[in-house]
Formats: sequence, structure tokens, C-alpha cells
Amino acid sequence: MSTTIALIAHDSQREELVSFVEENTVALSFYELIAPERTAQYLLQGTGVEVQVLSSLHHGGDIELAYRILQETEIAAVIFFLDPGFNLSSPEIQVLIRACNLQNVPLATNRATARAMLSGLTRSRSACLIFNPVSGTGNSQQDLVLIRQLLEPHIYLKVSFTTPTISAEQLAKEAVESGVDIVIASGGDGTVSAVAGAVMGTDIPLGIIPRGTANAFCMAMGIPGNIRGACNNIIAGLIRTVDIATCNARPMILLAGIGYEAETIDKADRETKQRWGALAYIMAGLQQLDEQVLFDTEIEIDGTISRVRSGAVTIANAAPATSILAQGLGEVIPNDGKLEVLIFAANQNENQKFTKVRAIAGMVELFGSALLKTGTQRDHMIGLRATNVKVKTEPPQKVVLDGEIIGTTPIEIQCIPNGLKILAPSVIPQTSDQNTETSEKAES
Ligand SMILES: Nc1ncnc2c1ncn2[C@@H]1O[C@H](COP(=O)(O)OP(=O)(O)OP(=O)(O)O)[C@@H](O)[C@H]1O
Repeated sequence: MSTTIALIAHDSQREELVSFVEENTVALSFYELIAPERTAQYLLQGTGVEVQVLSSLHHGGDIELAYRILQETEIAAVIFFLDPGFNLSSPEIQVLIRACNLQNVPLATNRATARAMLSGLTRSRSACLIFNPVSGTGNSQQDLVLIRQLLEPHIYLKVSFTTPTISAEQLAKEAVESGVDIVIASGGDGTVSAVAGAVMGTDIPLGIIPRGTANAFCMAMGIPGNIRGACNNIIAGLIRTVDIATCNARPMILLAGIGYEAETIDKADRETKQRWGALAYIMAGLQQLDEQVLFDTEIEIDGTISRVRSGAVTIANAAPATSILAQGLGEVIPNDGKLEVLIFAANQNENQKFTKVRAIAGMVELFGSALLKTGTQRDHMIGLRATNVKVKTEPPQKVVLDGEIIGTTPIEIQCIPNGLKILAPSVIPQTSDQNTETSEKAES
């Protein structure tokens, strides 16, 4: 794919070029820019954009550019703002006209043609894809090739990679500021949550291409779990508005878990997940059943304070049926303006262990209630709907937020009704019949 635009201006046209670049920052930000030395200096001073520098025109910059046009496929277009009195038979323009004609590369010589050319190059929608290369168990390089193959014919795509030091949230904020039409998160629930936090409250919809281990948010929203289906969902472009929440000022799309769920997720490290996939969580969960102890919990729900001993507290904004510890009310509704709160409470005289038999019985019942969409009847499970929830525990307990451990209690969670726009089918499927295969092959 051609990824570079060459920019050149005669001295009398440099201000015109600077103002053109400023006017088209978003469209141009999807391209590498190259320019001869003097134009490059002018652009850097005038706009701050990064430009790859060629030799000056007097020292063969035109020939260098013509060579790149002829030798490579990277040059998408040439914009050369000519002085109106310039002699068109001069060699510096002739060499470029000839190279562009030979390679069928568009060449614009004034602002009006440059504007028309750029809008022709830019697809109708632009998107920034925030890609976590270490998510899940698939082959991320192969995944990215397939994503590009599927999306680029329809959407102008800029790809940004997360690293251990560059977060998805940071990249998503930059994307929002650049004014793209869509921000796409590709990774596990942690990546999706971070990107959702940056688009929250804006009109920019969030597209999701799930490549994590659990992909719970996609399941809850009815977004296909395979790359092809998820890309088609983005291309279809149907926008839904759903609730989002904040937990200790961080974005929360799914749920916060205290106690059992947090300890389970903490045990399933990246190495185990890479090796075992979703089984890593089940193995960790079974081990945690033996180890989980009860803790004192003070929970404030919409201003009313209660105290219980509990082994697990879950506060959910959205959750698929498989998130069993969120299902005490039978169903987590993602656009009801409420959080679903479930507390696994214990009697005062109960021993310290969160006994395995009782826990398994409770979870089986929750699973059933989630599938049947009915509330649970067990007296040791307390289920409520609320907009504001504060939880303190003694001793402090680990907190998992959207699949990532964020620290320990206390936490404060607030629902933001209709705070997030997502690209998703209008009807959420009743069961999880989605294909969760993540590493599909690109078409050769
Ligand atoms: N390039 C990278 N190298 C190492 N870690 C990264 C990189 N990019 C992001 N991360 C880390 O990845 C984590 C988010 O992972 P994410 O939830 O997307 O995938 P996952 O953990 O594989 O999926 P799941 O939550 O479904 O198990 C964050 O903690 C983030 O710091």
C-alpha cells in the first residue's frame, strides 16, 4: 500500500503549503510525509509536522523523489505548489511529471487540486486501530495482516501499537484528539477498557476486534469473537449507545471484582494464559476455591451503608452469561443506567473458608440463573441494582477491573448512563454462540 505523500513548494508558495497542511492535518496524519530540504524546514517551523527530508531541489531532490516514485510503491501522491509564473518546461517539474505519469501517481500543483486529490485518497471514514501485540494466544502478526486486508478497502486505517510503556489509553487519547471517525481497540478486555475510557463521553464510536483470552465485553455486546466477523461489524457501522462506569476514576466497561474473582485473575498470569488460553482462568478459579477466605465488607449503595462478611463482591456494568459472579440478578443489562451488584455473603458463625462445596453450588446456580435470565433465590447471595457503589473491606482486598488487577479496596464506582458509543449489532444474542477463534489466516 502507498503510504507516503511528497510535499514541495516554490518559495512564493510556502505559506500556502503550510496553511494547506494545517487545514488537512487529520487526512495527512495517515501518511508519511517527505519533502525537499527547504520545504521540510519550512513545514517543521510552520506546522510542527514530522517530515522525512530529501535533498534540496537545487541538489537533486527532484531526481531523488522521481527515483522513489519509479522504484517503490510507497508514494501515494505528489503535491507541488508551483509559483504561477514558473516555466513549466523547466527540468525540475518535467522529471516529476514524467515519473508520476509512468507510475500513475497523482500530482497536484495548486491548493484546489491538492484538496480534491486528498479527499479522493482518503476513504469516507478514518479510524485509528490500537493494537496490543501481546494479547491472547494467537499470532498477532497474522491477525494484523488479516485486519488490514479486511478494513483498508473501506476505512482509512492508522495502526498504533501498545508497548509496555505506551498504553492503549494514551494512544486512544491521541486518536480522539486527531479527530478520527472511529477508534478501534484490538486486544483483550484490558485494552478495550482503556480505549473505551478515552472515547467515553465523545461522539466517536468504539470498534472492537477481540484478540484476548476472555473477550467478555464483545460477548456481552453481541460482537463476533472472530476477526472476520468483528471487522465486518465495524464496516457495517451500526452505532449503539451503552452505559459505561468509572471505578476509582478509571474506565469500567465490564465489572469490578473483589475477593474471589480478583484472586483468580491474579493467579492466571500471561504465561499461563498463553499456554492454556481460557482454561487458565478455570484452573486458577478452582485453586482459589480452596484458598479464598472471608472478609468484612462495608458497602454503600446509593447512599445506604450495609456491613456483611463476604467472599466475593462483584459490581457489573456489562457481563456475558459466562461471567457467573456477575449474574445474581439473572442478567446484566448494559444500557439500563444501573450497575448490578452481587455479594456472596456469609453467616456470622460461618468458618473462615469460603467452602468449596458451597461455592460450587452457588456458582452452578448463578450460571443457571444467567442462562435462564432469572434472579437467584439463595439467601447468602445479595443482588441489587444501583448507580453509585462504594466498597471498603477489612483487610483490604485485591480489586480486578475489566480483567486487570488495579490495586486493593476501597473502591468507588459510578455508572455513566449512555456514556459510550460502540459499533455493535442492534440485538444482543441471548446465548454465546459466537466463534471465538482468534488466529485466522489472511487471504494470500
Ligand atoms: N507490547 C506490550 N508488551 C507487553 N505488555 C503489553 C504490551 N501492550 C500492552 N501490554 C499490557 O497488556 C495488558 C492488557 O492486555 P489485554 O487485556 O489486552 O490482553 P490479555 O491480557 O491477553 O487478554 P485477557 O484480559 O482476555 O486475558 C496491559 O496490562 C498492558 O500493560
